[in-house]
Amino acid sequence: MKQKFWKNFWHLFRGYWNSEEKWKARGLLAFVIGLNFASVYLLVRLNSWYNVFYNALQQYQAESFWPLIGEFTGLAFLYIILAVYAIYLRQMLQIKWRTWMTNRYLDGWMKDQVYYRLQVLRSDTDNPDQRISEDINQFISLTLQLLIGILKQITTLGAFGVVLWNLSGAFTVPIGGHEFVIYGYMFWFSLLYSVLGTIGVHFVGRKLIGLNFDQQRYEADFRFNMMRVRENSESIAFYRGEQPESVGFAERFAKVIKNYWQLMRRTKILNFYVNGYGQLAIIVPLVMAAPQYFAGTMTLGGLMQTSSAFGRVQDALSYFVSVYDTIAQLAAVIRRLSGFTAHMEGASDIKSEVVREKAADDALVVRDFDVKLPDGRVLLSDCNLTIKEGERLLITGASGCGKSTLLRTLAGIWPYGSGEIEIPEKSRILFLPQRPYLPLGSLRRALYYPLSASGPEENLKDVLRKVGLADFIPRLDDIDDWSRILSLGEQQRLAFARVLLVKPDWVFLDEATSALDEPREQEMYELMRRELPHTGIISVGHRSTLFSQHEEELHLTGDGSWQCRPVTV
Ligand SMILES: Nc1ncnc2c1ncn2[C@@H]1O[C@H](COP(=O)(O)OP(=O)(O)OP(=O)(O)O)[C@@H](O)[C@H]1O
Repeated sequence: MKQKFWKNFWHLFRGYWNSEEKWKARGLLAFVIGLNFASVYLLVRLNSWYNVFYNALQQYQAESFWPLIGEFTGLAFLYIILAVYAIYLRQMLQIKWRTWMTNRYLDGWMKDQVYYRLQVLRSDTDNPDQRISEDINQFISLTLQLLIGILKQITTLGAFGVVLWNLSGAFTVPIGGHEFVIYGYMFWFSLLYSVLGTIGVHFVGRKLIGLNFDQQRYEADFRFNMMRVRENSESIAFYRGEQPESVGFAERFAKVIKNYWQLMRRTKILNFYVNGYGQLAIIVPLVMAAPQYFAGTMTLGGLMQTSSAFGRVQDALSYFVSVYDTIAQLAAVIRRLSGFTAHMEGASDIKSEVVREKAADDALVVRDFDVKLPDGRVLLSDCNLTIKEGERLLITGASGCGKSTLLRTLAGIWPYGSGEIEIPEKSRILFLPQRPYLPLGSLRRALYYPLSASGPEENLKDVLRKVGLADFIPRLDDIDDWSRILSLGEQQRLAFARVLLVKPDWVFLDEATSALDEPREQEMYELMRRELPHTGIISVGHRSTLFSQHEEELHLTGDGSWQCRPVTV
């Protein structure tokens, strides 16, 4: 388990530090660590200042007062600058690393249509959006926080440990007639105090990790429940499903609150402990050093310096308790990101056995074509077809026989297939699904999608009139969620407008007219035939009226066999 944690951590970590930006990144990290070391050095200087200052006070050296205050101000000023820039530059490193890693993940997600494969082919991948936007950010910020924090605390521990050791001198303990001398006893004592404190915090606080984890889970469940209602608002409204939905909300929210109460109670106990421990840490070194002070072997300055150094050592050791929770968070993030990375790599590695070649003449030729499901089930076997320029083919068959999957394989997005497709060079292909995709933004952008540039205005208006969307001409530049505003039939007509604008060489239509009435459907097909006589059309549909719009029919049986015949209406 631990080995896996480190392996996964290393896998996620190493990319950026070995990338083309590695020298800048390593340099910046070294500088940030250097700033942290310098701030520890300043703390040590401030700590010895205590010694000198209190000794001067004890000896009523008025002439030393202002120079010492001046020295403190100078050191404190430097410390402030270092502390601010140590954080600022760490954040700079964080944002650079995040930019690099996010771009990598976005590229990987888009490459080989992984975004599609993850959703269609692997049902066990959850929210890529959250992985890319939140988890990467958390991974980086927690890693830097831990890496720099741990190094700083180790340095603090070393530096102040030495200070304490030097200050405490030897302590003689008489046991049974013998005298034992303990060197650096304050150091050992602070170590013991911190170790006991750490064990105590672990004991009191460990339940918080589980409770925090549960809290996040319950909050996510509650949020997810509301999101489902937002996404399915229309269906729920038709069903009048408010009552069961409200019960669902109440149940999930009750869990959030119940767990939060437990969290509050545990935190209260922990806060008693942490505050008590902190306050005790002020008194304990004074009590421990008092015998030496009253014996005259330690000055007031020494006493104050000891007390401050004890606090630093104790803080540094206790840091490892406070990072307990951070490490648990990091472990969870690493688990999620590694799972996502593995799924992305897996999806990208599935290689299609379909060979795509440039056709000698203007026809789309399919040879020895097989279409399968991920479990190996054959939907279509050994299919051979030739669709000439401007020809129209209708794919028919019972529901679930594999019509859409065949279209996906021909379009090159379904990888479980084999065979050969010859397609004329530079052919433009457009795919019209049942529910067309409308990107966020203006209607104009939606119409030209996936092209980024728009064409002549008059042509656009003319096309909109032809597909019966003239009413939307004044709203072409309105920015809105058009998939919510337009009815499904209007969206399907918009997709036909897109065909007329993009002028593809081949169009694949997957029940692209299902929401249109039959006369409108005929109109759309005739429009395509008139405007784009050289465009090959391959449709999937159940309506009998579609036959008159196609010359050939490819009938699938679902067990692999098929039949291609001319349409006779
Ligand atoms: N991602 C997937 N993983 C596993 N099986 C799938 C996947 N997608 C589709 N299938 C299965 O493949 C078969 C063919 O599906 P397809 O959508 O191609 O059928 P269809 O003929 O277009 O159906 P319909 O006419 O109902 O739209 C179905 O049995 C379906 O359950």
